[in-house]
Amino acid sequence: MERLDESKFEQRMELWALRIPRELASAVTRLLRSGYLLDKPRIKPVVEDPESDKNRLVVLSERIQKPDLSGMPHQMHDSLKQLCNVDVVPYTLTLGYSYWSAGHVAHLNISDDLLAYKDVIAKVIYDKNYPRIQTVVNKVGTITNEFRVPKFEILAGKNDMVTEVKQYGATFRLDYGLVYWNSRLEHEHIRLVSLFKKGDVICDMFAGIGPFSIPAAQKGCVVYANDLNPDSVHYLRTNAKINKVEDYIFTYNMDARVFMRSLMSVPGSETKSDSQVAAAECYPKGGIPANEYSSSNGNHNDVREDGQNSANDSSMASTTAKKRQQTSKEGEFDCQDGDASQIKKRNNKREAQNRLNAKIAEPIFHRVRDVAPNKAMFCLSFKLPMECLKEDNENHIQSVV
Ligand SMILES: C[S@@+](CC[C@H](N)C(=O)[O-])C[C@H]1O[C@@H](n2cnc3c(N)ncnc32)[C@H](O)[C@@H]1O
Repeated sequence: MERLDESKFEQRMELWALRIPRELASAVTRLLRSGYLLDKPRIKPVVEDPESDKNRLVVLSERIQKPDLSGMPHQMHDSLKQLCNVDVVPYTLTLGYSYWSAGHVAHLNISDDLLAYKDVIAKVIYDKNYPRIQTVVNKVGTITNEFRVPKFEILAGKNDMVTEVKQYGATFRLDYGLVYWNSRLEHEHIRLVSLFKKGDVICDMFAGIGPFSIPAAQKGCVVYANDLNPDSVHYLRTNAKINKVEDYIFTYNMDARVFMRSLMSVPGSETKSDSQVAAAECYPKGGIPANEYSSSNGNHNDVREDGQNSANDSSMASTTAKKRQQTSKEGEFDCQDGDASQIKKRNNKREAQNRLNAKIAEPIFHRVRDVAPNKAMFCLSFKLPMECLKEDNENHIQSVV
């Protein structure tokens, strides 16, 4: 029988910590509490200093990326300097096998040879981890829907998949059975958000429940966040409220192509402080395509390509699914070895160039993670070339986004 390699679940986080006299620990944590202190379930942000028991290490949140604390508001930095001598040291946090779960839900992918024991496995996990784990689910089949939501069977505990998780100092509420969520993308969420600066305008076409958009808004970016899944958009809005960043996020429930076309047709559109502002108010007259609708739940900024008011409409889903089959699947590509990976990179860059009908300069290719033994997830970053914004290229842009 194959043995479980627990090290495969490990995730190392390279963080920064403040080395402070131990008697100042409460004052410093109070000061940093508004999002700059490490905030992870079951992980203490104040730890012993291996070098001296007179000191403590106060671990900072992932949003502090540099030892000069440049990601921290000036006022907070000044108050810190008044409290103590600011000594910033690197701190590695390893989250191991036992750490991973989404809130109270333990998500299993039981392989075929163990399916006969699934109820026993689930019961042991449930009994040993209750009350932290209250629902044990198993993924059934492969994901075929475009919302990227797996089907689950509940093996133990209550039939409740609504839960809360923490990432990047933000809280995310979600229904595991209705929306896409992958705790193991945390590193990628953090990596990308760390590249954003306050005041940047971020356009998140496939936002899900907001793991990029919410932290970006917390950083002071203005975010246009869209997803085709109405349940994801519901939780995106809920999470904007929970994290008090509604004023920085405009949410949309559209096909990404329509979303991009709408945004790009209104280059000077002004941001409003209310993310629930009607689309008609957000866009100057004539700027929004004729497909705008006002949904029954009052979320007027939901716009659909076909003018219907349900994003679950099957005709819409199948059209998009067909289009998507022509391109890569959510950035996941089969990859056998290093050479194959290089070829895939080149091919995918070429594919993006063909579809944009413009040359991509300075692409950055980055391997996000291995999704399965022969499947890796990549991220290709590039600046949108000016040529692709020209009118005769409009059709190409539509098919890329
Ligand atoms: C792999 S998930 C990523 C979500 C999020 N960025 C995250 O990291 O959790 C892809 C998301 O794209 C959405 N999606 C799929 N097709 C779409 C389309 N045509 N337009 C807009 N969103 C779409 C899905 O509903 C899903 O939430």
